[in-house]
Amino acid sequence: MKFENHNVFKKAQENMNLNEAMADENRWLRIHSINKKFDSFTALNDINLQIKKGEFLCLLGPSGCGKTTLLRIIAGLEAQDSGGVIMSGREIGNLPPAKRNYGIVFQSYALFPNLTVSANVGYALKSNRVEKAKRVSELLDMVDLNGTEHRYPAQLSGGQQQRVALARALATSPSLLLLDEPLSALDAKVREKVRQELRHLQKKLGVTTIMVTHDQDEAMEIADTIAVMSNGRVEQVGTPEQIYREPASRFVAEFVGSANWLSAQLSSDGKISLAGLPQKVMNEKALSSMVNVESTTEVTLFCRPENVQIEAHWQANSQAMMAEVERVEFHSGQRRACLSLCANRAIRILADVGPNDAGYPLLEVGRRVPVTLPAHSVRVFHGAEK
Ligand SMILES: Nc1ncnc2c1ncn2[C@@H]1O[C@H](COP(=O)(O)OP(=O)(O)OP(=O)(O)O)[C@@H](O)[C@H]1O
Repeated sequence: MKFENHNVFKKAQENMNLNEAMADENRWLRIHSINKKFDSFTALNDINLQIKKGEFLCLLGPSGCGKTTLLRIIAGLEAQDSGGVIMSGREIGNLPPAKRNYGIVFQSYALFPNLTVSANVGYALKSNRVEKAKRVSELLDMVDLNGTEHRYPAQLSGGQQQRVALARALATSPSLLLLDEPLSALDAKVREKVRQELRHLQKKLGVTTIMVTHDQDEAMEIADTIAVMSNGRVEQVGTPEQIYREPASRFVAEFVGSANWLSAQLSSDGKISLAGLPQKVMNEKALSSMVNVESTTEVTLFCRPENVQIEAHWQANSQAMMAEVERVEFHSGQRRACLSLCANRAIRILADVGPNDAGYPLLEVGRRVPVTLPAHSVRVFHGAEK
């Protein structure tokens, strides 16, 4: 009996250790309650984030929202007023930069112009000459820059210089890679290529990465997780798909992708109508806090153009609304139609329709078509459309 108890205890302990280890992996880097003011201006307001080991996190937001300040605080290049940074269970928020074990890449590359590519990449390596040369060659191989060892930064293209900066940041095999708008100085084509290479390399090395960007497409393509920031706060943390499909606030919905914003009414009994036509929404729970039992409330419906459905046929018992096609444009293999609701011509809806969708052949200017806003893709926000 005693022996059995011992085994049960041991098993429970093992499970507990496993759970703890998993919890630790899930919050390998913890940013807790970071606040930062520049004089009386609040640049960061109570920032809390958890980053998994090996995760690629993008800090996304408009200019001035505090992304770079947060990255610099994590790097120890700026001091927070309060709060801290815990890496793998250890508080590093007050350590000098050199003790924090990260590599960093800046927008401006920040290469030493008077040093060769090799010397730039090997700059932080403390090993002997032979080992250093071996490691530099390995790193240049990794970023596909073999053969450029003896060149100077000015003799390289922007994309190549940024790859040198990346190799230099990874030279000491840091646990954390910090990237401050590393691609924004590159032209569109090179940028896309380097973006894919960066993503590939990050996954291959499994290095936990935080990248600052104001480019939503870039964040969507490259990140495992996006933290959307606005005015020194984190508005939402989620996968690219969550951020896109289930924006937590109007700010997030507007910042990421294009959308329809439609003025609608919420009646005192909790029903939504658009131009008098009943609608269903995905975030129904939010309705209870918006209902005014004494009168109708103005609300705004949000729906992405690719979720708007053009039906092939009108069905009397459906939720479809009749709309007239006002304009059709051809866009990345799809048709983008601007539709005006027959029940209220001032309400216009954008619909992106692919060639395999039933409504595709119906999209001719002047034609009337049945349109549905599927409940699973419509979110309601408080207040009238601006
Ligand atoms: N050293 C400083 N002294 C005073 N104000 C600062 C300082 N550094 C940043 N700020 C201010 O803090 C705010 C946040 O700046 P930050 O550089 O973090 O924004 P950002 O989101 O990275 O913007 P961008 O994308 O334009 O770089 C800005 O309003 C900026 O002017």
